[in-house]
Amino acid sequence: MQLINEIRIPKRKPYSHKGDYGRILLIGGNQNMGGSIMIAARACVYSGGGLTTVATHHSNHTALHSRCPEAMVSDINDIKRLTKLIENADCILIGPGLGLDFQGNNVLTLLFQHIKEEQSLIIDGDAITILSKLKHPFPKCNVILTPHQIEWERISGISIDEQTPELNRIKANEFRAHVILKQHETELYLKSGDYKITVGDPAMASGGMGDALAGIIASFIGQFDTEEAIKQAVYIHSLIGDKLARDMYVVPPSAIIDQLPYMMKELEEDEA
Ligand SMILES: NC(=O)C1=CN([C@@H]2O[C@H](COP(=O)(O)OP(=O)(O)OC[C@H]3O[C@@H](n4cnc5c(N)ncnc54)[C@H](O)[C@@H]3O)[C@@H](O)[C@H]2O)[C@@H](O)CC1
Ligand SMILES: Nc1ncnc2c1ncn2[C@@H]1O[C@H](COP(=O)(O)OP(=O)(O)O)[C@@H](O)[C@H]1O
Ligand SMILES: [Mg+2]
Repeated sequence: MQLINEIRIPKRKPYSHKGDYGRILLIGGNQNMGGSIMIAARACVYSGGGLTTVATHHSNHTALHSRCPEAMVSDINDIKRLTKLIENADCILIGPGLGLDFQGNNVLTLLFQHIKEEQSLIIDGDAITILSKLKHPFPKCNVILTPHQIEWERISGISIDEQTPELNRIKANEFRAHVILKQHETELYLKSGDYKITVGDPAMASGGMGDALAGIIASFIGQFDTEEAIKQAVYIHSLIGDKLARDMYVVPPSAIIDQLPYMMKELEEDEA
């Protein structure tokens, strides 16, 4: 397992525009868990995503506009519009607060029918749990799975105490996906190899922390090369968590999100 113990963020080129930094679609947030997709949306915007659109239950639209006016909103049940959004996105995140009911299943199936080979798809939260039951084969695109250990147990069939690097690697290859196995010292099973981080603090163990990470990964994939993007996102998310945990007993996901632009500036490379 290679350690990731530093990352750099590329300096932006002067003659660039928001389209250069990714058209990102976030799908999730049923009527009970709208907060999760709002956390992902703020994380996406505050980590530099170019254009962020959120497909979520209509009951979340007003709250999302007030919490994250930078994100555009669509009704998760407006199939026609959602299909268009799926076709036009560079990177799609599905899962945070999606719910496990027919709505979640229908949206996941629609997404799998329309996503194209050149697009990137991050599968998180309830979308992982639904897939564990549906046993749908993954679409032929750039798939990134972001399970915590229980979600990984569900979809891989490997119980938590058996989740060794060897067995995890076999499963990641079988899925032909990048796998981010979230825990204390998160592990990354990428196409180029196996990595882990040694930053991160138990003060991060609170609901919404993974939703925030999913939003950062989506925005970074919209901006940078996939494997670098994943390493940078996982590392910066926990680096900020570590830093804030020096003064905070618990680090709310929103506190991490607010620090993203500053930490990215601190880690910015010199040359443009
Ligand atoms: N504000 C919101 O709307 C939130 C919505 N959430 C959504 O809730 C849905 C279910 O996700 P959950 O992860 O809560 O529930 P899961 O049904 O996946 O189960 C996770 C539960 O298992 C327990 N557990 C035991 N060992 C664990 C380990 N090693 N790692 C993680 N959990 C472990 C925890 O108590 C946790 O509540 C997801 O779609 C998620 O995005 C959560 O992110 C929490 C915040
Ligand atoms: N003890 C810990 N030390 C460091 N990071 C942790 C710890 N516990 C949880 N985390 C981090 O918090 C996040 C939890 O993800 P997840 O369970 O999906 O959260 P949620 O679904 O509630 O948003 C992961 O990024 C994980 O690495
Ligand atoms: Mg989660």
